[in-house]
Amino acid sequence: MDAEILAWFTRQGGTYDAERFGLSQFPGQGRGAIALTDIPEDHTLFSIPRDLTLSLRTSSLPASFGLGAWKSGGLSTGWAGLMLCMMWEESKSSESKWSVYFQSMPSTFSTPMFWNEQEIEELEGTAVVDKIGRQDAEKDYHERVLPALQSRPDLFPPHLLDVHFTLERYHMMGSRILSRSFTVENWDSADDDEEEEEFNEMDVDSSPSRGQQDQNAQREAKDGEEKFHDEVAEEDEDEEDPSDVAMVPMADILNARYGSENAKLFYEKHTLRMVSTKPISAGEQIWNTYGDPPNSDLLRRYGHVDQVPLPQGDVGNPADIVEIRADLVVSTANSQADQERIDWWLEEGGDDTFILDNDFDLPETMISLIKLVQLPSADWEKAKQKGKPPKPKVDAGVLAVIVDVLNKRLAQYGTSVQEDTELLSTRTDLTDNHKNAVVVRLGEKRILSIVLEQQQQQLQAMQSHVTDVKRKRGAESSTCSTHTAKKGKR
Ligand SMILES: C[S@@+](CC[C@H](N)C(=O)[O-])C[C@H]1O[C@@H](n2cnc3c(N)ncnc32)[C@H](O)[C@@H]1O
Repeated sequence: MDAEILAWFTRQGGTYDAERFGLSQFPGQGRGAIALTDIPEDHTLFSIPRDLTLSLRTSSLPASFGLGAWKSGGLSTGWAGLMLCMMWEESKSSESKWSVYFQSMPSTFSTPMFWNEQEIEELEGTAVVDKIGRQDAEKDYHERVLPALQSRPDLFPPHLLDVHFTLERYHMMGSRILSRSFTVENWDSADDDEEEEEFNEMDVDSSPSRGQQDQNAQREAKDGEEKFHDEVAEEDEDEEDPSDVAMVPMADILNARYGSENAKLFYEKHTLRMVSTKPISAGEQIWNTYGDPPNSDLLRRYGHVDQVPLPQGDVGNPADIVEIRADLVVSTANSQADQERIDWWLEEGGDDTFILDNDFDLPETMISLIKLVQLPSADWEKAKQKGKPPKPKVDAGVLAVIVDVLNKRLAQYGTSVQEDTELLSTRTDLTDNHKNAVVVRLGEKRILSIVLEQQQQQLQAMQSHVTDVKRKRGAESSTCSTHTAKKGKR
């Protein structure tokens, strides 16, 4: 397949440095890219014509379907439209210019979307469980895709429906987008003077940066076709423009690992260019970046986890995080917390989830919320009037709540740190899915345990300081009363 995909890529106008850039299989990672000889920094590995990317802008389906019907059928928001385009392009076999590309892509995935119930139970307590999104995808398929398929037998011949347009294939396309797509914005004519612009990493799941959003807002359609596609995707500046989500052949062959990036995609007016960002030695893997997400996100989107040496010893993903829901914090801080304060907190833009990461610092907003739900009524009225939540000042009372929250959060996992560490070191028979689930939950629990230990120590120090002060005061007052007594005696 490697030779076929490279030959197809060249036929379609792509170019690559055949002397230096090659494809290879990497154990546990599938296909990837390899340096055939030493590659200097800033060297172009390959170039992809923009029209070889596959998106709502380049597939002819939206135009054939008609703008009005595309929009009224709900295909202009989210990924449903692109997933339908991909199923349609693949159904056209060799009539689609991407047919060889489709053949080269995986059709099975190790993401939790395809795990059985027992496997998903292994993820209990992690940030993955609530984000798998299978039900939402199936709702989209039934409400948006099926009606479209049924409305246009000329585009979707009935005898092909059970082959290329099934729910199963819809999930497959969704997983291909999740693990392989890039955000490819239209070329802005204002950028014409610039030689090149760095292209954001492969990461369609996160919102575009503020700068990108501003660019989107300023962007004007340049010709009729682009205008059509800009209209096809419903404009909402806060949301990713579905027309920007693109499959990028060749660029999506690069694997990624935390902190290993040595190549990056740059975009230009007519092409996207993969360029080395460091010297790469012959035989080394050529790595892109997926934005160094935590293992929970890596597993959910890409189906693998990163394990590199951690500063505190052992291996794991330095980008791991733990999510703590605000409702756990509120119920721990004050089980009688009044709803008005919580509504106010959320209306003022307060977080509904707090994040702990490998800095092990407590989020100040979490401290502020604890104080808010414990404020005496008069102070709450003042805070409301000022429109300011309480200052995130830690005292022994707050620390005791935090310790309680962390203990409760740890108890949400089905296993302990010790049990997971033992599982990974002693059980050689774990399936890949089971092992990945253990790595994700262990990474989260390690952060929680470290933060818990730090907070417990701080609480103890504060409590013993208070005891010391009290003892000192007690000693002083007893000296004082002896003195007084003595005085009185006189
Ligand atoms: C963009 S594709 C890269 C090409 C892919 N390896 C292939 O065979 O087509 C992303 C997928 O590659 C695999 N992958 C990438 N980096 C990996 C890594 N560090 N460890 C394990 N698998 C990895 C995962 O399956 C991921 O979903």
